[in-house]
Amino acid sequence: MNQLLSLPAKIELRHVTHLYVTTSRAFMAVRDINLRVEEGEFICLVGPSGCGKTTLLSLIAGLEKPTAGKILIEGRPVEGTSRQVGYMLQQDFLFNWRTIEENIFLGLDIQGIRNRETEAYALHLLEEMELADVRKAYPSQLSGGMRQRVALVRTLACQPDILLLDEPFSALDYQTKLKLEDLIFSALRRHKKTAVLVTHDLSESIAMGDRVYILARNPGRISSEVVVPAAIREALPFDARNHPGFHELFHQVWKEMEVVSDAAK
Ligand SMILES: Nc1ncnc2c1ncn2[C@@H]1O[C@H](COP(=O)(O)OP(=O)(O)OP(=O)(O)O)[C@@H](O)[C@H]1O
Repeated sequence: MNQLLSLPAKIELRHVTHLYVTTSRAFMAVRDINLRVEEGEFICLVGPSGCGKTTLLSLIAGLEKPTAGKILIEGRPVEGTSRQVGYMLQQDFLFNWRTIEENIFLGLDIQGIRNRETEAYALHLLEEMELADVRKAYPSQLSGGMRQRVALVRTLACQPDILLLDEPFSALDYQTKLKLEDLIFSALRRHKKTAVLVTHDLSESIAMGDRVYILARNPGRISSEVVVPAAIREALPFDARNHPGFHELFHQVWKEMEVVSDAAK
């Protein structure tokens, strides 16, 4: 038997269904989702608006409890939030009255892990993200791309194994977004993180992911999976876009998206 299959996955969703219940209605956001993400893998979720991408991240993060099914991290059921899972959003949520360094240390304070060692690690990450020069600056003095890098450092400083990324580049201009994709991709590989990225940008999903899941909606479900070939997967996202096989893959994902978008009309 394949040794990998006998080990618990880093993240596993088994027959996960989730309903949002309000006083007036119960809405099925996702139905019967099965997903396995191995340690160190980078997977992407794409699909039309409302297909349940963010819901899946909230469930993995332990912010929501699934109505049915199981979510396991390293074989253990998710019961609420944990430091093992970091969550990064489109908005950076930096406090404007605190310096960059203080914003990052605040993350350590909240997790109750601030000490000389974790502070030194956070400062090392700031250097890696080319932010050492601005550690005493305030968020308002930084560009959008720099602020997102700070948000990533704040998340990584708490040393999660798993990173959940919800459209972290979507508010940035195109050039900044491409640069940041490379920087974040390299950092996650270097630190051997497992990542799940939600994006509306199909080319980003192929350039960054090992696998791309296309979701359909009403209810949210996995429609198809596209495995990115090693040659594209191993290249930096910017270079991956120039790979000869990239466009074919893009068309494949595009067509799958058309199928799920048409079905939702
Ligand atoms: N807290 C909530 N209460 C009720 N319904 C919700 C709640 N959160 C999400 N939904 C509904 O669940 C469905 C899935 O939402 P979700 O945000 O997960 O989709 P998404 O694929 O991330 O969408 P988008 O691409 O627009 O961000 C949507 O129809 C949404 O309106």
